[in-house]
Amino acid sequence: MNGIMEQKMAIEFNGALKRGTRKPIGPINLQIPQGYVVALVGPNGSGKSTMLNLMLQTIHPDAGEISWFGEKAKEALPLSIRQQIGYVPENPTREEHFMTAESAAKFRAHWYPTWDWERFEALMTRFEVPRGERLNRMSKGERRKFEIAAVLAAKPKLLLLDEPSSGLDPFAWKDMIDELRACLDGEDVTIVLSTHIVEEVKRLADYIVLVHHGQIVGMAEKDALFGSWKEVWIRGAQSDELKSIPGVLTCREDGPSITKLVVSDSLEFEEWCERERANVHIIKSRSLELEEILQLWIQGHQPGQSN
Ligand SMILES: Nc1ncnc2c1ncn2[C@@H]1O[C@H](COP(=O)(O)OP(=O)(O)OP(=O)(O)O)[C@@H](O)[C@H]1O
Repeated sequence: MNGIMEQKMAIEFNGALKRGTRKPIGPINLQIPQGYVVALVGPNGSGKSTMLNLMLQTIHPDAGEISWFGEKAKEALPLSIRQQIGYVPENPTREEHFMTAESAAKFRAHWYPTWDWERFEALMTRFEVPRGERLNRMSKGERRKFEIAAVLAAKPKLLLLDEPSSGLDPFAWKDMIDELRACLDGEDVTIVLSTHIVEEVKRLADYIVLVHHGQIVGMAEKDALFGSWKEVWIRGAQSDELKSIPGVLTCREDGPSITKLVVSDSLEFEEWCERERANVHIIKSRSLELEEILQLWIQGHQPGQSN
């Protein structure tokens, strides 16, 4: 996150806390830099949607503060800020259920001064959304496609997307990714999305925020996170002696005289073996999958550090 302190922030959480029925969400301290895509990831019920709702002020923090583009708002968001935010909720709101796609679009166009009809029509055609159909009669995927077309047509500065690909077929999913990427080109748009889809994180995110039990475990730059740890298989050493080597996170036997390790820096580990243990041989190594990385992160290992 080099240089993040000098960047302008789209959203800042300063100790924001929402008391829940079972457990609180927060206190959250988080800075979302303008112009980047930030993916909120974490297990079910960890607090991702609640954080998006706090960003939209559909729920208010019980403690702490949130600011938007450097402006604080204690209660309802001022219209000038709200008009810069586009939101696709996890479940569509009931207010527009009985409207057709066209009348709902007119309603939204009234709200957003930046609304772009040409863009809306092009997206509706690309996504093949039935324009004259009432929203509550659409399939889940058609409704989702309408929501995405409408949120992009509003040309917001900040896009909040709660599991945007839920219900989309693979073709529509690819279209959505292309459209989101296109809207990042040349426009100073910030996207915060909650997702369980690894491919979405890989293709879109600049930063990944891991949420667990209502807390932010950390925020990391995507490429740095994916490069943080490696799994290596070695021959010629005992698990006990390996555990004490700096940079070894986990190790377990994986067959006769073969040990499987997760290390923070595979090159450093290789050099250590050459220097200290001539009889230790690295057989193979691989990068970790996102879910394995998240598991280690949740367990308290810090990406990008020897631990
Ligand atoms: N308005 C609210 N006020 C307080 N607590 C809430 C509110 N809405 C949800 N919660 C609670 O917050 C917790 C986190 O829920 P949330 O929907 O934010 O999780 P999530 O990470 O988005 O989960 P999923 O991946 O399943 O969508 C849940 O225990 C839920 O009961």
